[in-house]
Amino acid sequence: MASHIILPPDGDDDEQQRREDEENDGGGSGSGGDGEQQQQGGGNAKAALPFSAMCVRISRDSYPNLRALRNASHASLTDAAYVKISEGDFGYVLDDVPHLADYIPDVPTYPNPLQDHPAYSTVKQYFVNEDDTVPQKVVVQKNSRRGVHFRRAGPRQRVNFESDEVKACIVSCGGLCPGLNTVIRELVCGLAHMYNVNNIFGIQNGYKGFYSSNYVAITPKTVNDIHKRGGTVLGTSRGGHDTKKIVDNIQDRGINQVYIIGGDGTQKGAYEIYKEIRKRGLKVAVAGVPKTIDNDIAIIDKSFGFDSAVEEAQRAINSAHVEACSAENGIGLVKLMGRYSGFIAMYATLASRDVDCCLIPESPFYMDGEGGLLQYVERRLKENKHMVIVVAEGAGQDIIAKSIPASDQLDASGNKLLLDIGLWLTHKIKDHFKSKKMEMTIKYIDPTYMIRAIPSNAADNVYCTLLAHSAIHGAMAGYSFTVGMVNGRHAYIPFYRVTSTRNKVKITDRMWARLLSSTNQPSFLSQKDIDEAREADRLANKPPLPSVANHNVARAFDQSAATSSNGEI
Ligand SMILES: Nc1ncnc2c1ncn2[C@@H]1O[C@H](COP(=O)(O)OP(=O)(O)O)[C@@H](O)[C@H]1O
Ligand SMILES: O=P(O)(O)OC[C@H]1O[C@](O)(COP(=O)(O)O)[C@@H](O)[C@@H]1O
Ligand SMILES: [Mg+2]
Repeated sequence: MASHIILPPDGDDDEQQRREDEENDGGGSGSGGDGEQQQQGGGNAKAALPFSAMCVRISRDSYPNLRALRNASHASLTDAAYVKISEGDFGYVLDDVPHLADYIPDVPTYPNPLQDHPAYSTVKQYFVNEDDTVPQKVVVQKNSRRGVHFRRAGPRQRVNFESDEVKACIVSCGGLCPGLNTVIRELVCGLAHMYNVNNIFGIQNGYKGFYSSNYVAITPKTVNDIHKRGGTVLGTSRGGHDTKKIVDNIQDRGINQVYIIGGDGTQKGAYEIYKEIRKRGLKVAVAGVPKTIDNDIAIIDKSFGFDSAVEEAQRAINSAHVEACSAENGIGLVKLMGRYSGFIAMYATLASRDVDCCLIPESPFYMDGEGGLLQYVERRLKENKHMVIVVAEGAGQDIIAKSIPASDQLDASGNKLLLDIGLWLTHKIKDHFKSKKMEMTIKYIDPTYMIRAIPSNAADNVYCTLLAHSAIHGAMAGYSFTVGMVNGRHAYIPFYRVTSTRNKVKITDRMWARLLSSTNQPSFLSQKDIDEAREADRLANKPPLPSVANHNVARAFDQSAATSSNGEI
């Protein structure tokens, strides 16, 4: 994807500096405590200013670099005037999200109705400082540069929508995940109770519902107890993303806030919708709430529902353990979700302590010969008389493909359909012991849909609530983004950052080492595998930056790319 850096047009240097000076005089920056209330310089006051003023403050020192960046990226203006990167002091880089004022020059601003809200108005420092940002990397050294930052989520002093002007819609797409209903509930209740918005519609059955079903009016009353149920009351689906038809419907129905709950595919779709909305110059904010049971969305710490799913997976692992322990040479094999990322399997294994071997897509393994899986299973049974194996659904696809011709079938969203690794392993292990004439029994448990069809647990419910609220605050303030927790703080992340890479378990990091040491399984890795994994980690974390000669910005991204994967401790 080509990218463009939004910068002040040529000749605006003096104007930029004048605004910087004004902001500094007004005390609009430099406070930054949690929940800091900022009386001056709210972002939406800026929204009424010309396009150039929407850029964050840029120090004089770094400005020449930004000019170079602009010139370098002019060649690729077509696909996005959507990437907004700006620099500050000491290697600070803001990877900002787009705002309505980027393409609607005179978009009006209004005082945030929360300031008159009986619950919130008493909260000291409720509004976030417009300059607050969240660092992508929190582990630093004495001489580190400040690195890449994202705009902090939260309520702004001024908003870009009046309450009775808002017509919001909510859609959920992709596979199920615990907490979907909680997010829907809190979006509806948050809009109604915090911002007095009463025009809220549900889109049924995913993206295709924008153009193939009626929109359903939803109110706090109709969603009151949905958080106690699994699934999504709106329905969901794969496929059916027709950008033009979707935006035609948004436009025709006068929708101006679109809340999109879904995984990596869904966020790609949200980005396409945003780009089309912007091309048409519509006053519509697009807020993505990342949903992924696989925890495969980049940048964010953890997806909602993940903890609930890991907790539920314990029940399957416990059953596998009971079955294994109760038989002579018993093996319990549990398959868990994880198409490309083995987080559920890894965390469920670490939590359980009963698992002897965990197989994930990121870590190659082999069956036969010295150091292979079958040899390990044999040894473990001889030592312990029972064994529990957890396998992520995406693991070992390359080895199955060698014995079963891969079908290359895709689901409606274009995701590759996987071969059943659990069933395949069951047969392989059985055959192996049969050939060795060794008595054993294997019980294969596939709780795939059971771990994602449950309601979210208490911690996930709170997380879902905060995500929904952050999404609402951002949309009301005119931003378009994917919301997420980054190093424990809520942030607005550009769509391009969450869709350009996938979060994966880093087998070269400490968490995977902890797992190996807890299960005592062999790593199955050759030096070549390790080298390839290191290189893949390096490349996967590199965002598709504009091919620019801006050394400072490139260094900041490189430095953040060296950050550990999400949830890494
Ligand atoms: N590259 C893409 N561009 C636009 N829409 C997409 C893209 N990939 C997936 N989608 C749409 O997003 C929705 C959900 O995608 P899917 O991959 O099934 O689930 P998830 O969002 O959970 O990853 C589907 O409606 C699909 O058509
Ligand atoms: O049978 P379905 O509905 O396609 O779901 C299976 C897939 O859903 C997932 O749980 C999550 O996928 P998404 O996050 O892309 O929806 C995968 O782990 C799994 O392969
Ligand atoms: Mg997905």
